[in-house]
Amino acid sequence: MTHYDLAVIGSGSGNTLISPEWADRKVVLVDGGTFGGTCLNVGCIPTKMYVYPAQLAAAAGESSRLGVDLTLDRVRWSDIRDRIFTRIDAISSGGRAYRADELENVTLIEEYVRLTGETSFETASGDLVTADQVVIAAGSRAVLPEIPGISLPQVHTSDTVMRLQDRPRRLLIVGGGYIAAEFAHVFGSFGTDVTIAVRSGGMLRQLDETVSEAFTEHAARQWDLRLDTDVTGITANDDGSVTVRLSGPAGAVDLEVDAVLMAVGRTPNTDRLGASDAGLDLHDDGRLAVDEYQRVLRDGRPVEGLWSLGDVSSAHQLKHVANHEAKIVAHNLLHPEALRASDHRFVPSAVFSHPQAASVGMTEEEALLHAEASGTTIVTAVQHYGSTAYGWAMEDTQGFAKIIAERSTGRILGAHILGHEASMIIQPLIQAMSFGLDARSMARGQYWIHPALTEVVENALLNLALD
Ligand SMILES: Cc1cc2nc3c(=O)[nH]c(=O)nc-3n(C[C@H](O)[C@H](O)[C@H](O)COP(=O)(O)OP(=O)(O)OC[C@H]3O[C@@H](n4cnc5c(N)ncnc54)[C@H](O)[C@@H]3O)c2cc1C
Ligand SMILES: NC(=O)c1ccc[n+]([C@@H]2O[C@H](COP(=O)([O-])OP(=O)(O)OC[C@H]3O[C@@H](n4cnc5c(N)ncnc54)[C@H](O)[C@@H]3O)[C@@H](O)[C@H]2O)c1
Repeated sequence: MTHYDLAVIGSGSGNTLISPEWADRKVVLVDGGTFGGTCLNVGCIPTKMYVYPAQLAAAAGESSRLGVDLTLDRVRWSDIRDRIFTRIDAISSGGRAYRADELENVTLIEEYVRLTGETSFETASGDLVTADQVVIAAGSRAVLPEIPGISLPQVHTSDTVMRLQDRPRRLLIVGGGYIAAEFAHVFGSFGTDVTIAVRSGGMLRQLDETVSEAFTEHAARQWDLRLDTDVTGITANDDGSVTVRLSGPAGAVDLEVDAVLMAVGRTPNTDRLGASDAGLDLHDDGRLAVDEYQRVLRDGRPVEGLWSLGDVSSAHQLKHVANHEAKIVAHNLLHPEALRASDHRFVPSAVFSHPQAASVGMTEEEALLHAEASGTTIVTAVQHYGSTAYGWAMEDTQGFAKIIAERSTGRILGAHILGHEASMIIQPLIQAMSFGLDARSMARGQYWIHPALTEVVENALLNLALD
């Protein structure tokens, strides 16, 4: 048995906790997977490194209506893949070497572990570790539904699809969320025939309904979108392809593809950690229950010396949320007398698809419930990119910004943008909501650069029918 001052389980966002303040204490960092976790190795970073070249490839199909005839000669999949992972793998191995070899006070255990108590765990090879303080930052993993054929090598998750030897000619994506939308854009723009099977009646259904409906329409124009459709089985064919049995509005249909990407959500890694056996409180979706200081709960009360952050305990499976929670835990570990609370009031997110979707705050549906509960009235404005000068320049026909505010105070409750660079255009609204700037002050109290695309936000704010 070895005892440490601090043990961190998970080298994703957990890795950032080992700051110089711990230099004179014994620390252990544990990770059974690839050093650096999801975002770096198989998540945000490589996906966006694919999305950018996908945007370039897509431009060829879109520019002729502006009078610029581009042709796409070729997409060199293996060159793109190798460029991305040469860069990423070096960052992962450099980070690993720093923790494993360069810091005398830090031990790196490269094994999966299971909790044996509140602040103790056992490694896969049987070593027992105890610590004064333990941080669980064990993330989440892709869900694989129990379907016949799910273990075939042609069936992928986001963990493996980016490293394929060759770009598939035909790809079925199962799911209608973030990962489905982003990979449909990547593979579709590169020339793959993309089919998407969505169990429900639309894509990105967790977003505001106006955005979800518009995105679903754009998706149906770009890809072979099958709504209200389940996958019931996958069988291998002699030529290396697979036949997928789909069950949808037209009954059972067989689809032949070269690869399948399962994108049906991610589950927190609490089961593999044995969190329930250790008596820790879990939400219905399997994530650890924590209080506002990121302390793990047992029977509703914080466990002394046990903390958690990121996907394993967060309602938001987003890297910027994991990073925020890591900063809170980093402070609280060192300042038990002055704990800081995490702030989940205005968590934004963006889907880097085609078009992009970005969102912060309440959907219209949530705002209506809020209005009913608080006795207030809400107002909504939808401003199309095509109504601004920059939108004319782009000949844009799809983009819009939707803003929801409280009528009497102008308090911005939610903002939802679909279209070119939505992930950037939304940032001033995130800032306004975070710092309590009301819609009227935000619209009138500053210059808006003309004719930048941000005028779509300015005009949406001005069009809110406030008191
Ligand atoms: C394809 C994809 C694209 C994404 N794109 C974005 C994006 O654009 N923007 C965004 O904000 N978010 C994005 N995300 C989500 C983001 O990647 C995650 O929210 C974030 O990485 C979670 O960080 P974490 O530190 O909680 O967990 P992780 O980074 O997953 O780290 C957890 C680590 O714990 C290790 N581990 C797990 N169990 C054990 C155990 N029992 N013992 C030892 N080690 C263990 C794992 O091996 C892993 O390395 C994306 C996710 C995916 C899959
Ligand atoms: N840009 C980003 O920030 C980004 C990008 C990718 C992933 N992520 C994070 O990763 C998480 C996981 O992404 P995701 O796309 O896998 O999940 P998701 O929750 O966004 O979407 C899952 C989809 O699968 C469907 N589904 C669920 N179970 C199913 C089943 N058994 N059969 C068929 N369909 C089923 C759901 O209805 C939904 O359409 C996201 O929630 C997000 O937090 C973020």
